[in-house]
Amino acid sequence: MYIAKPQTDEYTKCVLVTGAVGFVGSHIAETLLREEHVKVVAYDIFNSETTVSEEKKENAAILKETANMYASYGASVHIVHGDIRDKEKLIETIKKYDVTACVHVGGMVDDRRSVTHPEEYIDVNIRGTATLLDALGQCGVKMVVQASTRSVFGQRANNDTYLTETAERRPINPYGASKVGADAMAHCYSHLYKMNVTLVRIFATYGPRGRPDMIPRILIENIVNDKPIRKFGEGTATRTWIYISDIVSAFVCALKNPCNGFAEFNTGAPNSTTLNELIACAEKVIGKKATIDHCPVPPGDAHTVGHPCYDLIKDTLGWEPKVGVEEGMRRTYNHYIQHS
Ligand SMILES: O=C(O)[C@H]1O[C@H](OP(=O)(O)OP(=O)(O)OC[C@H]2O[C@@H](n3ccc(=O)[nH]c3=O)[C@H](O)[C@@H]2O)[C@H](O)[C@@H](O)[C@H]1O
Repeated sequence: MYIAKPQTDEYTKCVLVTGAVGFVGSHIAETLLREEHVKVVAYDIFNSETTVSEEKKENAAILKETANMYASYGASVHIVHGDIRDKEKLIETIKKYDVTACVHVGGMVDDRRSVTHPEEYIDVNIRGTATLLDALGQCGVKMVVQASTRSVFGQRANNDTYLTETAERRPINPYGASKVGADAMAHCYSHLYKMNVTLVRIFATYGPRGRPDMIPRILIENIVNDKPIRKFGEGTATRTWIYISDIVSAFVCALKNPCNGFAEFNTGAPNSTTLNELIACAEKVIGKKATIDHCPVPPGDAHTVGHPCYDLIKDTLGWEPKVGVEEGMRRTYNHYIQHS
């Protein structure tokens, strides 16, 4: 059961962020520097298959600039090139910087790609997570917030289903299955080392610096540049898109409110959006029609995914999403225009 301890900065003196130059990780690290003024150790492998390595370098530069801007308040960043499967490097890093907490968002992503590369997902997401948590535990770190995903639930026949934290896990691709394993490791190591480990489960997030394989970014870049959109299926697949700043606030809130032992929270938007609705939304925000290339649905792609029930995080930490899809797509488009 979740019992929040009082808000504390005891654990947030030095936060190790895994995947810190990826999409979600870079936003969390940037917010920790800008708003919490802490020391961030940005740990990342830098050469993931599912993002552009140039963009990772740019994200690292953003973290350095932000740390410089808030240095007088105590913010600092140390960029470390490292793999979460490398226990020696992890232990060396944790000791060197005197890490007090970890936000673990690093790992392999992309549901569809995982179907053709299952071994990478199992190795990084399950073995890597176990290696990281074991290293943290051995070094006496007591506070971890770890990313989970709606992909652990797979899909549901009825889109009206509300998925609570205890909903049945029915992954439909190796990515989702590997994250069920990573979630289980979180519980296991919270028990073994008496660490406070909170899972924050993300239901499809998007925003500036978003991943190139995900549809919100594809829509914006391809419509602007007159490139066709590969639309999988009829466009009736649903997602509850949640804007990145809402996800970041869930992670920061969980970090500042340590659980006693293990906790997990579903986070997400209240309304689901079909692929056709998201395409229409992008067209409205950009003011231009998309060119559609109709494609079959790839294996492992979820259709109706239900809704997250986020009552638990709302009731215990007071977290709620604030940014609707149209506003979020507008902000993402504006950022793209300003930076391209
Ligand atoms: O929440 C997560 O944990 C996961 O979110 C994301 O998965 P999904 O929710 O499936 O988002 P996304 O890929 O944008 O596809 C959305 C819709 O667009 C359709 N889609 C997608 C791409 C494309 O080129 N064409 C297309 O029609 C597609 O058919 C689908 O209907 C991450 O990929 C995953 O790594 C993980 O982070």
